[in-house]
Amino acid sequence: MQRKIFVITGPTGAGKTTIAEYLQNEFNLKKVLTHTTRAPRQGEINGVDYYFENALTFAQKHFLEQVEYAGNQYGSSKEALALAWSTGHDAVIVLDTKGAKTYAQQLGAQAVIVYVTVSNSAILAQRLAVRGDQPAQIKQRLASSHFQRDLAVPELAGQPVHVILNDELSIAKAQINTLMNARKLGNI
Ligand SMILES: Nc1nc2c(ncn2[C@@H]2O[C@H](COP(=O)(O)OP(=O)(O)O)[C@@H](O)[C@H]2O)c(=O)[nH]1
Ligand SMILES: Nc1ncnc2c1ncn2[C@@H]1O[C@H](COP(=O)(O)OP(=O)(O)O)[C@@H](O)[C@H]1O
Repeated sequence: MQRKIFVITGPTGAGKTTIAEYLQNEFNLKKVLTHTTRAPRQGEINGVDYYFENALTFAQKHFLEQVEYAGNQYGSSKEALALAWSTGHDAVIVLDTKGAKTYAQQLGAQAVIVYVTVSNSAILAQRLAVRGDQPAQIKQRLASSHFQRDLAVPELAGQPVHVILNDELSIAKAQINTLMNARKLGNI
């Protein structure tokens, strides 16, 4: 069976990282770490959550795509993707919707696009606060055009987007289980 990469996208705070961790822990998907110049949050570890870079080291990578988000650089490198593929397992990556579109264009059906969302975007600010994000950063992030863009399901030419509603984590996980069952049966 051809290996797939599950691209987890959606607005900030929707639960993309949480869903990606579930896919890693329950379905043994290998995470493709991306690179960022943003400072690590409390508890984040270099080489586990991201490759944390400075402007100089960031410029030295070979990116499949890169974006600026809330004043920081983010990019997914060809090196990190190759590392995940080399394990022989399906891979998972967390991207904004622009990055998800690029992956869909570049990898076609090999990229499974999963859009994580909530029914009321007011929940997102609360989640970011609970996560420990600074109030000024939350304000800046939610005011950004990136955030507005990521609130909408990305439109992909001819490719499905699997929408996961993450109001309740147990229900979101059940939706992921259904998706992975379809994957196991070779239906995606
Ligand atoms: N296009 C793209 N987006 C990325 C990359 N790495 C992370 N992102 C996205 O950048 C946004 C900001 O990430 P982060 O600062 O970790 O905050 P988050 O929104 O809470 O996950 C999120 O939508 C991430 O999914 C990347 O390499 N490329
Ligand atoms: N269904 C949920 N209900 C309540 N809190 C959640 C839910 N899913 C995730 N969270 C929490 O919300 C915060 C944001 O989740 P996270 O996975 O970091 O989102 P993202 O990667 O999309 O920014 C985290 O503290 C996470 O533990």
